[in-house]
Amino acid sequence: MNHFIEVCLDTENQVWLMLHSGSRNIGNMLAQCHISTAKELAKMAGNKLADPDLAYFVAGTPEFQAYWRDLQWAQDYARFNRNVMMARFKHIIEKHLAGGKATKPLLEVNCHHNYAEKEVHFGEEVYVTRKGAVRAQQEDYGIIPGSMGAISYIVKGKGHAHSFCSCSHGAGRLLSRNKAKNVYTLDDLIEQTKGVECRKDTGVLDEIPGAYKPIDQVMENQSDLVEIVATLKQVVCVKG
Ligand SMILES: Nc1nc2c(ncn2[C@@H]2O[C@H](COP(=O)(O)O)[C@@H](O)[C@H]2O)c(=O)[nH]1
Ligand SMILES: [Mn+2]
Repeated sequence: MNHFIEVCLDTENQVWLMLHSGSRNIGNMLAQCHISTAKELAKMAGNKLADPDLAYFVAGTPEFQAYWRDLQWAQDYARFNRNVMMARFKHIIEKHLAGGKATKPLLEVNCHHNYAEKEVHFGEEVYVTRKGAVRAQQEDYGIIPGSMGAISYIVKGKGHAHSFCSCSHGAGRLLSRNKAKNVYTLDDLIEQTKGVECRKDTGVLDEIPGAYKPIDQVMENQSDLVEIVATLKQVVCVKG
């Protein structure tokens, strides 16, 4: 899991506080419990699945309802966590950069990623799972981070029907964690994070910017899904 907080500047030198975090594994643990139940159910029903990992629940059954309830709980927990972390982060920034005075954000964006939601698409109520994606309905604000050395974007959704009103939740990996550690050196990490106050040791070599796809290309490829509202560059990045 990759969690981070950043102090960023936009192209007008306005300060943005960004954080990326989810349910901190509890959502995953709950999912594993429900996946085991789905596998057992498939076995008991004698369902021949192409792969055991394709085990599923049928909407409306008690098992589905229990899964859905836990999923919603994990999402609420993740949002609450982000709110708490952001409040503390803001307080620290106010203390050190604003002479202790409370500041008022011009824009607040808090979006889920890796989650599921019940929505209407093409006239039908459906369950949409966004894995590595965020919602980009018209007027939805979203955050698309690049890497610990690249630009990140604040976006507004265009409500593109054929993407089920979604966009990417980041640049995405170009290299696996292991590959990145084999390909790059500590000197590369220092070079690629020049100007960013962040960890510069082999413990974060798998997070080197070169391990991620070029964010500008990713944004160009999804220009029909979102419009760019702000372009951010981090000055501080703390990995959790
Ligand atoms: N601004 C930063 N962006 C980062 C950092 N580490 C990763 N990323 C980008 O975020 C997405 C989402 O991360 P994930 O771990 O949930 O997949 C990822 O695809 C990268 O593009 C960072 O330290 N700062
Ligand atoms: Mn994530």
